[in-house]
Formats: sequence, structure tokens, C-alpha cells
Amino acid sequence: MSAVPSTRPSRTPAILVLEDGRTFRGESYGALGETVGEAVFSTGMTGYQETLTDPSYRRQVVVMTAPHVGNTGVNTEDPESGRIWVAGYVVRDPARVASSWRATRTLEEELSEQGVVGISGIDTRALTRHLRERGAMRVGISSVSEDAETLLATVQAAPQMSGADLAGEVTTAEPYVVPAIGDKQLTVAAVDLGIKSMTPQRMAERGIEVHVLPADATLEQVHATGADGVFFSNGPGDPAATTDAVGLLQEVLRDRTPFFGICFGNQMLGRALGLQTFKLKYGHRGINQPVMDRTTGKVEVTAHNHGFAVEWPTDLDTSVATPYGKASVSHVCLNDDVVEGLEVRDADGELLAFSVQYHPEAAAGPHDAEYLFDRFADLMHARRNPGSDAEGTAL
Ligand SMILES: NC(=O)CC[C@H](N)C(=O)O
Repeated sequence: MSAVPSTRPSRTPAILVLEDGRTFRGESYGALGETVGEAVFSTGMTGYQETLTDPSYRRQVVVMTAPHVGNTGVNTEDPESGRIWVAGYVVRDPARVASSWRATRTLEEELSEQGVVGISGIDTRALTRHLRERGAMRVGISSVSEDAETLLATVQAAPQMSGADLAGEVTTAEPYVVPAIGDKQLTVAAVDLGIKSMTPQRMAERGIEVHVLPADATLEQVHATGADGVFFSNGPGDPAATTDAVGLLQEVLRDRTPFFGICFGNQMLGRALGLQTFKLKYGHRGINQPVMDRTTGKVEVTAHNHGFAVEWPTDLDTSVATPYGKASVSHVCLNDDVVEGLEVRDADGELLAFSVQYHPEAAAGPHDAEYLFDRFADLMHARRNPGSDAEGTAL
């Protein structure tokens, strides 16, 4: 199918009300109804399907800064999970026709089918500037009532993102295995805190068999997979509220099992090491964020989706002694100096664990950071074959 004509019904008026009372009036987009969540903006010009299906967006209403959304419809290849997770969707100007050889339906049809309430035809630039100046805040969208006062009361009664423990709401109910592509060389236990499907895929491409485990996995379950390494995924909510996963990670670190974490996994590593996390004013969400690898000085253009970050207790050049080894900041965001990566080494300088706050799986986004999956594979190979220089050459 190359061009899917929109079957948009005639527009229903809709309102968007922020918790500080600012109100925008537009038209319904997707399902009719009412929804609340945390308003955040994403600057990605492409990749809306990956954004919508990223479980890290649980309870968030996503504002797209790209003015046209839906141009290529939806397809069966790009979802990062089995469903749309955003709590609501805000676009300026939805495409009237979906045009792509891969499209199976329009974005609005998909939103409607999955019951996702959205709003279109509002000034998303003004809304984004407001969020940038005032910070991420709770929001409501309604296409069933135009009464802003009532919606404001609902928004103000909604739970905050700070303190929200959400991994249990998005994790897999049962463990599953993503087989290695080609010869199986390594096994990874991946703790699913809201994992995107491209992450095990990137590992599988490197000969890694990935055992995806629920968020409440125990160390026994991890060991039962025969894992060479442990991975913690991205995920929704406040890292400070997700304490069980931190406990598991501390056991993994105590075992000296090679560890790699992405996004929420980076925050989990920080907290397992005894560091604090904090809420950013409006977060990083998009696919063109500049990050510097502090070991090489090389700058990567990277995909981000985070509202919290690890707080470094001293200047970024200084390492911190932890019960599990010496921790340091491996990557930093060049826009605002936010910690974008951590690594932990033992007294001999051997790498034990590392993580990044951004998305090397690149779904959507540039592929600059794919080397991190190679680094994880090299770390596990080096641990299996002590004395080999696999780790040294890779790092
Ligand atoms: N993509 C993620 O893993 C997000 C992590 C965390 N929920 C945050 O907003 O910072």
C-alpha cells in the first residue's frame, strides 16, 4: 500500500489544560475521550512510531515539536513493543494522507484503535516553549468536555511523575528468549524495565542469546540463564522509586558479572553505586542530542528519552569510590553537562560495569553509539577468556 487516504471523521473540539492552568483549544486526534499524564516534548523529526511504542513513555503525554506527524502512516516493522504506551498525543498538523510503501494504515486509525486520546491543531511551538520555561508538568486532554475548569481539577489531582514506580506496569509477564543471529557466542540476562525490542535485536546481531526477564527477577533467575553478562533496560518512572531492581543490580555488581545498562539502566547503576538521581526541568527527548565520550573526546549524535538523570557528587573529572569499584563519568551531554554515561572499574582498572543514559539501539535515531553493544560483547568475552586483550582493544 503506498498511499492510505485518511478516514478522519469530522473534527471534534478538544482542549488541553496544563496543571498551571494554561489552556489550548484544538481538535481531537485519535480516540475521543479524556486523559491525563505528564506533558513532555520530543524533538524527533522522524520515528513517531518508535516513540509511541516506547514503554518509557508510560503515563506521559507526548508533544511532537515536528509540525507534521503521520506522513508515513504506521507499519508492522517499526513498533518497539506490542502496543502504544503514551498517555496522550499532541500534534500540530496531522498528515491528511499516509504515504509509504510500508504503511498498512494511518496513524490516526492506529491511535483510535488503541484508544489513545490526542489533540491536534494547537500551537505546539507555544506549548513547547511553555514547558521549556516552566518545566515538565501534568496535563489533561479532553474531547468529551470543553470545560477547562473541571479538567484542571482532574489534572491537579493526578499523580506526579516524581515518586512513580512504573516498571512493574510495563515489564513482560513471562521470561522469553531472543535467539542469537548466526553462531551463539554469549548469553545475556536482560532485565525488562520497559525494554524496546531493538535492544535485544542489537545484541542478537552480535551472536548474543538474550534472556529477557521480568522486572522483579531474582539473582537465581539471572544465574539460571547461564548469563555471561547482565543488562538493565530503559523504562518509565522515577528511578528513586524503583528500588527492587537496584537491589538486584547490587548483587550483580558484587558478583563482578559484566553489566551494561541503557537509560533507566544507567540510573539504576547510579543508584546501585550509592549515587542520587534527580528530575531534570524538562528532560531530553529527541534523536539529535550531542554526547561526548570523555575517554576519546569523540562526539556522538544520539537518541534520548529521559526526564531524570544521575547526580554526580563532585566535578565530572573526579572518580568516586563505591563498594563495587571506582565509578566515573564516561559520557556527558554537550547541551547541558548532564551525566550521560557511567563506568565502574576495579582497583586494577579492569572494567566491571558501564551504562549510558541515551539510546545506542537507535530506534529511532542515528547509529553513532552502536559501538557500545560491541563494548559489552568484548567485556563478556574478556571475562570468559581472562588474559585476552579483547577488552583492551575494544576500549
Ligand atoms: N527511557 C528511559 O529509560 C527513561 C528513564 C526514566 N524514566 C526517565 O525519564 O529519566
